[in-house]
Amino acid sequence: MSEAIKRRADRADVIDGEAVAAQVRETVAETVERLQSAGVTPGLATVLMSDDPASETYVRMKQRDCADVGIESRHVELDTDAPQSELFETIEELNDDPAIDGILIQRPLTDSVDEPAALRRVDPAKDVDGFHPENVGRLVTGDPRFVPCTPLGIQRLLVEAGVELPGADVVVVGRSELVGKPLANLLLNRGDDADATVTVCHSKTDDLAAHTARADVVVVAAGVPELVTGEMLSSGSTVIDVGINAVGEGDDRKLIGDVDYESASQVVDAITPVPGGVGPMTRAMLLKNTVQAAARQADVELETE
Ligand SMILES: Nc1nc(=O)c2c([nH]1)NC[C@@H]1CN(c3ccc(C(=O)N[C@@H](CCC(=O)O)C(=O)O)cc3)C=[N+]21
Repeated sequence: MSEAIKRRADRADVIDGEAVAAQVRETVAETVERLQSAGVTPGLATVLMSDDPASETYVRMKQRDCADVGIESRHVELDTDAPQSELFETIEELNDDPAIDGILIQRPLTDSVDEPAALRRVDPAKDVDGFHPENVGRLVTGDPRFVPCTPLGIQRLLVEAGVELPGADVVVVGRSELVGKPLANLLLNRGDDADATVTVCHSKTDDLAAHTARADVVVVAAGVPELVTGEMLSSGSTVIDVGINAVGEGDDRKLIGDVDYESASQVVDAITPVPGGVGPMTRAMLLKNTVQAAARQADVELETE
């Protein structure tokens, strides 16, 4: 089993997302070297149009990740009171720029712009977030190109944790376009790391606990702090916590997940921590999608793992 799984007596194993993300970054860095010897330097553009301090932090982390693996990054920051047309023009310029292989429009965008319209303007060949309807459609029809980074990261964590996905009962809690829906499609598709039986639960689901308690895998991406507790889970299951909820102020400020970690880890087989679980994997998969975008646009063949 992977060394990213920390075994503990009488409690759930901890799936170390930082460790798996480091493995992904290493592979990406090797791919970047291969691309560079073919004369290609992958480039990622990040676009921020928001005053949200968390978004600024995430974008900075993504730039640092790029630097770590040899991807060039360019950052465009727009005033929140700039007209929508300025955002659209920025996207067009990045679409046309041969030095840019991937474009990430940091969400959420400021309220005054039409976010779906902006995401539709990103060239699907540079859509490393996998949010463009063409890429969403490809995933749903079983012919994926760019798959959203968080679902990709979750799939990789499940594989590392030794979960046998074909035939597994997977319960996804949350139906967002970013996580719940694309993850359900990814794990439902045919394939060795998929072929699961997927149930998607949400805020209107009757008796959530009845679903989570019978699952082999529970993925919680509901945006509700500590929604899922140990008494809603069963032994033998694997829990992936996608929540990142900031609670407390000042020195007491900390991140908690959508799962009550304490009670859950007394019941289940394996669990991801928050922080240090899904978050680092989301960022790692962005790098992976970016080198794939670069290779495809330069027509370089990659033997992918
Ligand atoms: N176009 C777009 N693509 C995204 O992928 C996207 C986005 N917009 N908007 C916001 C969400 C959120 N997101 C995170 C990624 C990594 C961490 C992460 O690395 N978190 C660390 C902790 C970070 C901390 O300390 O705050 C962890 O969980 O260990 C968190 C959040 C990407 N998102």
